[in-house]
Amino acid sequence: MGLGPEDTPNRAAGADRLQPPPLRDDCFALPAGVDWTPVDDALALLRDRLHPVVGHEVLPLMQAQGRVLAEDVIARRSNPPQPNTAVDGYGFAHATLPPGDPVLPLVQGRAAAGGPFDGAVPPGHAIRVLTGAALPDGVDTVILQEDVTASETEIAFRSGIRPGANTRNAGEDVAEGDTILSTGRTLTPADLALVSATGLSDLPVHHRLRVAVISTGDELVEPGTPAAPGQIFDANRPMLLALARQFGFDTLDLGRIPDDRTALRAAFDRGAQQADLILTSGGASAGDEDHVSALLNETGAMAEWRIAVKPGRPLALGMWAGTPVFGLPGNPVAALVCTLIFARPAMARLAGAGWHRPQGFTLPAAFTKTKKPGRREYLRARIRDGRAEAFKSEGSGRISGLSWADGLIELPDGPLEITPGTPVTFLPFTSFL
Ligand SMILES: Nc1nc2c(c(=O)[nH]1)N[C@H]1C(S)=C(S)[C@@H](COP(=O)(O)OP(=O)(O)OC[C@H]3O[C@@H](n4cnc5c(N)ncnc54)[C@H](O)[C@@H]3O)O[C@H]1N2
Ligand code: MOO
Repeated sequence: MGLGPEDTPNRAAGADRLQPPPLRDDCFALPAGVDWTPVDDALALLRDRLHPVVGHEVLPLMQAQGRVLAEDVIARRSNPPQPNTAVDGYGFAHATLPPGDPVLPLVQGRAAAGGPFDGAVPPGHAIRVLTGAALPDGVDTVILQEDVTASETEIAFRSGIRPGANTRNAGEDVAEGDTILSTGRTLTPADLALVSATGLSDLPVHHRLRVAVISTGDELVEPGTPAAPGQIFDANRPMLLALARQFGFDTLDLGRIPDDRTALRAAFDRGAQQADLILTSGGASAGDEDHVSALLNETGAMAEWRIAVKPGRPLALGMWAGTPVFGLPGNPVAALVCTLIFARPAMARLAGAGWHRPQGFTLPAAFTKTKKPGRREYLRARIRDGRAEAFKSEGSGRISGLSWADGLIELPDGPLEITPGTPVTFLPFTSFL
């Protein structure tokens, strides 16, 4: 199967969308002879083989929160744009202070934020200034009003104020021409403040990545509908759709698909036409009803990754008509862990946000565990009293533990004997956002 630019499918979402680069048949293939792929190798493969697939547009900054920057942003104006006072008080030229405790005549008028003083303050004089006011000519230092005795015409204060006290220099925060934000940055509310303060009103951003979510399995029923014996409510789809939205992506809910290849094929076709990435859960391993892997195999572009990770061993990765498919394991705990650890950075890369690395930190463990060598493990965890607690069970179907947890403990690939106090790495769920 060739996936050159000429046969890359058109995205329905708009002609201005960038087309994905050519994809190789063996996109996700692991090196020959590899059996259990270490987590870091799997991540390196994803990082190397996936590229941004989303086009860009220019948005008013008010609408840009959560979007990924498509270009570096350069400050058009310095912040602050001119020297100004940091406090309410009185301004003067420090070099013109008389010896001893100064008594300075006040000039008429004042300088306020948005109401500058037009004239110049003569040497040895002071002027009333309010926080944020541009420093008038002849002023380089401000004394706090609480440190002053004032009449209508003069102020008196103790000697000893340092030159430049209580003032802010032009550009001391950001200078005009500085790169304030870099391509790939996901815009935060604070970024919008910075952008606005430095004179910009529009931002070049990527289109949102569109993530399609499918649950597979004959046993699944929709929440709110009757469940017969043997049936279970679909837990993964609500979770994965909500996660994708939390990551800042658009979602396409492709529903529950029974263990039926025709139905699954149709869902994949829709996902490939209307989304940039397809997340499925269930049917990822090689059982009789594991149609996700079977179908991806059929397209000739499937790699069944057996990753040295717990939970989440089977992860089916493939391309469907040019769109990456992450076939997540069905067990909800494995589905969530695989999404956070593997799909999250892959999605960030496709979305133009660069490679995403969760920032964890080290905490003393509050539990005991003997960890076997040969695989990385993720435990549902939370912080209590400065220590990392692990959920009482490692069962991959124990959804309550996901809800109990605030994050994951990441245990290294080698063996480890953990007792209370052993340092462990905690990855808060928020570090994946
Ligand atoms: N012989 C082997 N059997 C299994 C292996 C193995 O290596 N050899 N691995 C096990 C592990 S680990 C996992 S994880 C699962 C992954 O299998 P699948 O991805 O094919 O998932 P399913 O078999 O379809 O489902 C597994 C489990 O999860 C439940 N499930 C599925 N979807 C949902 C959903 N949307 N909401 C809630 N629960 C869901 C499903 O009912 C099953 O109980 O394979 C093991 N078996
Ligand atoms: O991926 Mo399975 O749920 O590891 O246990």
